[in-house]
Amino acid sequence: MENVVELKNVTKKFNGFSVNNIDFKVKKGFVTGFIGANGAGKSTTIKMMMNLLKPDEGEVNLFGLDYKTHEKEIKERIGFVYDGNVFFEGLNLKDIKRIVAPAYKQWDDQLFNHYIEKFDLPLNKAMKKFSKGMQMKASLAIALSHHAELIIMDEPTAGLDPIFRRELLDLLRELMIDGSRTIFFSTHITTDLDRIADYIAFMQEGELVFNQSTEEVAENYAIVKGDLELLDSDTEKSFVNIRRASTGFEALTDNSKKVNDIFGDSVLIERATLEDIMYYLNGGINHV
Ligand SMILES: Nc1ncnc2c1ncn2[C@@H]1O[C@H](COP(=O)(O)OP(=O)(O)OP(=O)(O)O)[C@@H](O)[C@H]1O
Repeated sequence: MENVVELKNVTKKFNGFSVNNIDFKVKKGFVTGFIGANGAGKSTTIKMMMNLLKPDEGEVNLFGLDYKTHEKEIKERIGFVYDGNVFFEGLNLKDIKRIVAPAYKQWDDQLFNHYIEKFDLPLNKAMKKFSKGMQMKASLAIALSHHAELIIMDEPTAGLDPIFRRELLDLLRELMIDGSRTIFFSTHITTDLDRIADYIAFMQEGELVFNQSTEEVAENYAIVKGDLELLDSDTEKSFVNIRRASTGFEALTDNSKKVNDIFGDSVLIERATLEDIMYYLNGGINHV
């Protein structure tokens, strides 16, 4: 399967925080959702994908090309959507188009007008007067108007109302139909991913915990509930985190099949949501 993004052993160190040794591939033709707690390193990783930040070590390749020799070509093929207004605030969409369009060989005026109409965006109103949803739409319209093959978005649905969020997800799904596009986006709203993601990449404290298809995540991860006496130093190894209470234990496993083999019917095995996985893996647990 072709990869549009490849990070090889990428490390970036800040004072007090680092993104460590990330090996990571984004598959062409799919939607990958990027999750992780606040400060996990998602934006830092996205910035390295966009060459807005240089890694201290490792390699970043997009479309099999590196930024050192192919920056312009890579940027032509990416649409980057931020959570916020990245454009000069006093400008309107007409001005912005005038500035942005010449930068892209593949800029398509007709497509731009199509999205402006579809998103119901005013061309003559200053962007600073746009609502957050309108800003997101404008940013997306620009990204789409140069026929970007890869759309990278940093928290595109943050701060959007539920209706617009769903419309945006529907639109992203529509964009995926022809199979040539790839979408990579970070989010804290894990239910958005249930609607749209094919792959989930999960980052925690600067490390990539997994990058799996949604089917694999559903197959591997589970919440397990049972009596405390079932736990001993051996059986506990089946779990990534255990929460004990006087009434029994609740634990997360990343190997649901193994738990089934070991415990059989003596435990209750339930589907783990992405929120469950994030919660347990972030150690937000009170061991009782
Ligand atoms: N330029 C920088 N200099 C120093 N520290 C930085 C810099 N950029 C980010 N950090 C730190 O790196 C850590 C990870 O930040 P990052 O924005 O990548 O996380 P995130 O997963 O995107 O978080 P959120 O979900 O809250 O947006 C944070 O502790 C942040 O303070």
